[in-house]
Amino acid sequence: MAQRKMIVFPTKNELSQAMAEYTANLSAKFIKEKGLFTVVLSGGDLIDWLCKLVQPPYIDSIEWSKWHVFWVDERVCAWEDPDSNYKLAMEGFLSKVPIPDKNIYAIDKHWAADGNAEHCAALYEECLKNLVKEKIIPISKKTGYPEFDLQLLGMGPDGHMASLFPNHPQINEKQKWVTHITDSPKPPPKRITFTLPVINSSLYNLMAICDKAPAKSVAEIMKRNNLSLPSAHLSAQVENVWYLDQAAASEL
Ligand SMILES: O=C(O)[C@H](O)[C@@H](O)[C@H](O)[C@H](O)COP(=O)(O)O
Repeated sequence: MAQRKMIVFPTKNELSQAMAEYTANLSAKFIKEKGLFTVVLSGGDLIDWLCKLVQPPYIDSIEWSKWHVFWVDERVCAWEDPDSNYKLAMEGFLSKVPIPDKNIYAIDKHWAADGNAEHCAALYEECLKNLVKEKIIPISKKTGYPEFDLQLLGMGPDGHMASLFPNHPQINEKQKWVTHITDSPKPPPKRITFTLPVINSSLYNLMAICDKAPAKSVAEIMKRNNLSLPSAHLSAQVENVWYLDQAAASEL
C-alpha cells in the first residue's frame, strides 16, 4: 500500500491548480492505457477547488467522453435538494464538460428522494457490480475490491472522509462495497458511502484539505497517525497524496 505523501501549497488557488493538473495527467494516462478513466468525487468544498478543470487548458485537452464519474459518498435526498452532492457536482463541474450522461453514476433518484438509505446503498453497490461485468471497473487482483483510477476526497474538521465518521461502525465494514448511515454527525443524517476497503483499493487517492477548521485533525494524522480519525486510514494502491493549503497545515 502506498505511503502518505503531503504537499503544502501557499494558497487554495495553487492547490486547485495542482489538483487540476494531477487529474488531467491521470486522465491522459488511463485513457491512453485502457480507453477510459474512472473518477470518484466527494462533496463539500472539493467541487469548488475543481474549478480549474473547467478552464483552459484542461477544458479543451481532457477527453471528457471517456470519463466515468462516481461518488464516494452521497446524501440521501432528492437530486434537486441543496444537500445533494450530485446537484453540487452537476452545477459546479459536470454540467460544464461533455461527459455522456450515461457515464455519470448518481445515487438512485427515486429511492434517494424517498429517503431510504439502506436501499440506496444496495442499489449503488449493484450498479458497481454491473459495471464490473461490463468491464468498466476492474476488480483489483491485489485487494479483491473494485479498483477506481482516481478518487478526489475531502476531510471534515472531525477527521471524517467520505461518510466514514469517528466513533461510527461504518469504518469497520469489510463485506459490503457501499454502506449507509442514518445518524451522520454532519447533516444531513442519511447518507451512503463507499466502505474503507473500496476507498483504499483505488489506484490514486488525492485528499484535498483547506482552511483552519481541519488543521488539528491534519496534525493528529500527520504527527501521531491517530487512527481514531477515519482519514488516517486512507491508503491507495499506487499513490496516496494529500494536498493542503497553509491554513490546513498550520498545526504541523
Ligand atoms: O458529503 C459530504 O459531506 C462529503 O463528501 C464529505 O465527505 C466531505 O468530503 C468532507 O466532509 C469535507 O467537506 P468540506 O469540504 O465541506 O469540509
